[in-house]
Amino acid sequence: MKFTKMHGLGNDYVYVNCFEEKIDNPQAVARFVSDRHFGIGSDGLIMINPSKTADFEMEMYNADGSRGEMCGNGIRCVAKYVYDYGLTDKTQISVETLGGIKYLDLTVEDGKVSLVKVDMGKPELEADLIPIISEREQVIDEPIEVDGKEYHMTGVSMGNPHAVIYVDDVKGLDLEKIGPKFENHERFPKRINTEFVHCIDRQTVEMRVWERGSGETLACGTGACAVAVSSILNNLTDTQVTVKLLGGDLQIEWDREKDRVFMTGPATVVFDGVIDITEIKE
Ligand SMILES: N[C@H](CCC[C@H](N)C(=O)O)C(=O)O
Repeated sequence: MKFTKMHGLGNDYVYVNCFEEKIDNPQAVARFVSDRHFGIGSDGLIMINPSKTADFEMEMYNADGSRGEMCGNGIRCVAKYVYDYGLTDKTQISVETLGGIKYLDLTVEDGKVSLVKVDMGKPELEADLIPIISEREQVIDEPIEVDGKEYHMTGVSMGNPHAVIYVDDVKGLDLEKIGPKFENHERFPKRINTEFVHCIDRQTVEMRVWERGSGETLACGTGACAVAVSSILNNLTDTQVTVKLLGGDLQIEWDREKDRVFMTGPATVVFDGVIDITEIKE
């Protein structure tokens, strides 16, 4: 199977052009290619498929083989792939995802995509739709206990579920310890992506993320959007936010009038390769 290794700010996936390749067991293939010792090494697998309702379809799997509804860093890389590898010559494209159809603007320099602006759509705040089990309709600054410690979370869905937690010291967090406790907490029926955030000023935040199905990643596009929406809702930032992640910065804007979130950031090709997946069982 031919693949292309790409990343968005270090959030790396194995991309497969399924106009040419066929994957019958994507969950097992995702687990295999994601293994950083016995496979290629990635945060998951992203398949680029034909679509009946958009220019392309993005089908995304986490490193544990679970399917994610949406992937912000991933969809920017899909845009770069389809333009740089000649599947389209358009600089405005649409991509079907389980989180709805997304619309992207591609910036091209010397014939290659260097930056992508994504209309990430409407953030969902209703607890039932994120989903988060709560007594309230929306989860804003709501207590949650993990490991005997009380945190305050704000729930946002960007097609996939997020819990945003504000802390004073992001760098010092033992994410390996508390990340899985949030991910698998009983209040999250579909598990959750958890972002830990420190606000630097009204235009800038720094964050780390423990992703559902992949663990800590260097960046999370949907997570950065959830953080910006949460920070605006909690009156901690203005509506345009620079989100500083371990892998770099994303520019996020929540247009409150349109109620749509816009994410702008880079996409990078690392290498092309071929791997035998015929022996993968499951
Ligand atoms: N890294 C992705 C998010 C993956 C989300 C996935 N972990 C899930 O929702 O299961 C991003 O850039 O938005």
